Amino acid sequence: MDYPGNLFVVAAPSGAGKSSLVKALLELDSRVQPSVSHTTRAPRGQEKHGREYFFTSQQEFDAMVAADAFVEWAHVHSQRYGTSKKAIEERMAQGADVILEIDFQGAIQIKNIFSNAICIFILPPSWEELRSRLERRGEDAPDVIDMRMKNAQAEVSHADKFDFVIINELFDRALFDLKAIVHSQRLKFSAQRRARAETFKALNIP
Ligand SMILES: Nc1ncnc2c1ncn2[C@@H]1O[C@H](COP(=O)(O)OP(=O)(O)OP(=O)(O)O)[C@@H](O)[C@H]1O
Ligand SMILES: Nc1nc2c(ncn2[C@@H]2O[C@H](COP(=O)(O)O)[C@@H](O)[C@H]2O)c(=O)[nH]1
Repeated sequence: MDYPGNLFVVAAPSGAGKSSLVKALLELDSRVQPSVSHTTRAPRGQEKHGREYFFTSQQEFDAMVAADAFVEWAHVHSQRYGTSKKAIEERMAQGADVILEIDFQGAIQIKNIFSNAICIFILPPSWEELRSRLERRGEDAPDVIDMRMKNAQAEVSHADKFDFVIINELFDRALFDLKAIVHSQRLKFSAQRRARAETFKALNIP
């Protein structure tokens, strides 16, 4: 599938800081739009339906799977999460750059469908810091934090499948790296699209 907009995928173990980095990027770069996923998990803290997620019952999620409404979905931390086709395709067709914050399983599915997707993995500087970020965030019960820490071990083993890896130790440094990746890849793909359009025209390819 080829759209005029770009697709960026950010994955990371829970607590590594991907939501914080993506939120900061969105404030700096109005050409990037977030995709809102569906999840079967309950809202936490101040989360709002339609803003952080579409909070969906198991039955609604099943119905969306049956209707082939997801571009990708996966079981993550004992819940289901998915990116709907609606969340990304219309916006990319209009030329927007769309950013997905999803887990590594979803990122691999996206790369198989959109080979031009730019996949970025965020790593924490250490396991101790990852746990302390989850604890300081204060949104998850201790057993949920333990499960997320355990799952993180398997998740980081997939970092080498990604186009870019960012270490989120100092937040501003990691944000600088994320911005640089988005800008450089956008320039690369727009130059490629221009060259292709010019060549198609020169060769009279419809
Ligand atoms: N570089 C950093 N240094 C210190 N704290 C950070 C840094 N980056 C993010 N944090 C903090 O770590 C916590 C986890 O960050 P965040 O919620 O962005 O993680 P996440 O990867 O999106 O997690 P999840 O997948 O569970 O949503 C937050 O409290 C955030 O403020
Ligand atoms: N495969 C997908 N993974 C997703 C999607 N939306 C979020 N996620 C990932 O789930 C975990 C947990 O998120 P949390 O908000 O409960 O902390 C995290 O790794 C997210 O990136 C999705 O649409 N598809």
